[in-house]
Amino acid sequence: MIDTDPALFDGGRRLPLVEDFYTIQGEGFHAGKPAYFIRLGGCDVGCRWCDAKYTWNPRRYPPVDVQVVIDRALTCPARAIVITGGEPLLYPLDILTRTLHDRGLQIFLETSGTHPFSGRFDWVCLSPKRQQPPLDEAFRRAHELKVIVEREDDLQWAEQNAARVGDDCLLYLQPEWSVYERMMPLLVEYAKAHPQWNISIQTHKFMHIP
Ligand SMILES: C[S@@+](CC[C@H](N)C(=O)[O-])C[C@H]1O[C@@H](n2cnc3c(N)ncnc32)[C@H](O)[C@@H]1O
Ligand SMILES: Nc1nc2[nH]cc(C(=O)O)c2c(=O)[nH]1
Ligand code: SF4
Ligand SMILES: [Mg+2]
Repeated sequence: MIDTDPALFDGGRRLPLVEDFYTIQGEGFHAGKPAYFIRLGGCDVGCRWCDAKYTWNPRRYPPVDVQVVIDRALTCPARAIVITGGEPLLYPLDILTRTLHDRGLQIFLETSGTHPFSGRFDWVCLSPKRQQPPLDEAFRRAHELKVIVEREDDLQWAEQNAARVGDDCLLYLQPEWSVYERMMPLLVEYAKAHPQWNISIQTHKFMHIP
């Protein structure tokens, strides 16, 4: 269990920041868009292939004043902010997201959907995980469903999740990075046969950017 003691985060006035950086959104619908990333520490979902394992232990990332993070983001020319982690919904995100939104920025969320929502988002990317499936609320809130495919039977898992999102939610299959070469032909054939699905690849890894 992750310690999300409200006193520690003072209603979102402090957050366990791992890193913040300006890059290009590599994945999903907004791929290719310059965006300022805010990555929060702490996740208990435990994906074997997680490419952000260094974020899992929130004790490594003592809470920082949210205003410091906001001020840094506002010095950047980006028009979009991606809030990711770790699992960002572990924390109260109202102050962070509303302040940045009120300054005219688009706020995007990357989440496993395993915790209740807080905050105000212009775009929600839900990436469901078998071992800890999303809450109902996350399916309702998702603009984009991005299922990571590591093996062929993840396609069935993808369909189970697609059956739970709203009609307007975009559907993406994203190959797990270490099996990219092996999974890609299968994903391409699947999307061609089931054109409600789109392909997302982690383009930032090919661009060698964060
Ligand atoms: C590191 S997670 C952080 C946000 C949240 N915990 C989640 O899983 O959505 C960001 C995105 O990277 C994806 N991801 C993580 N490791 C990956 C890998 N090895 N290959 C492909 N996608 C990966 C996740 O599924 C998620 O969509
Ligand atoms: N460039 C870039 N795009 C991303 N899209 C989602 C990411 C994430 O880790 O949440 C990510 C990331 O880590 N880097
Ligand atoms: S839910 Fe996200 S951050 Fe957590 S282990 Fe899985 S991919 Fe990593
Ligand atoms: Mg990433």
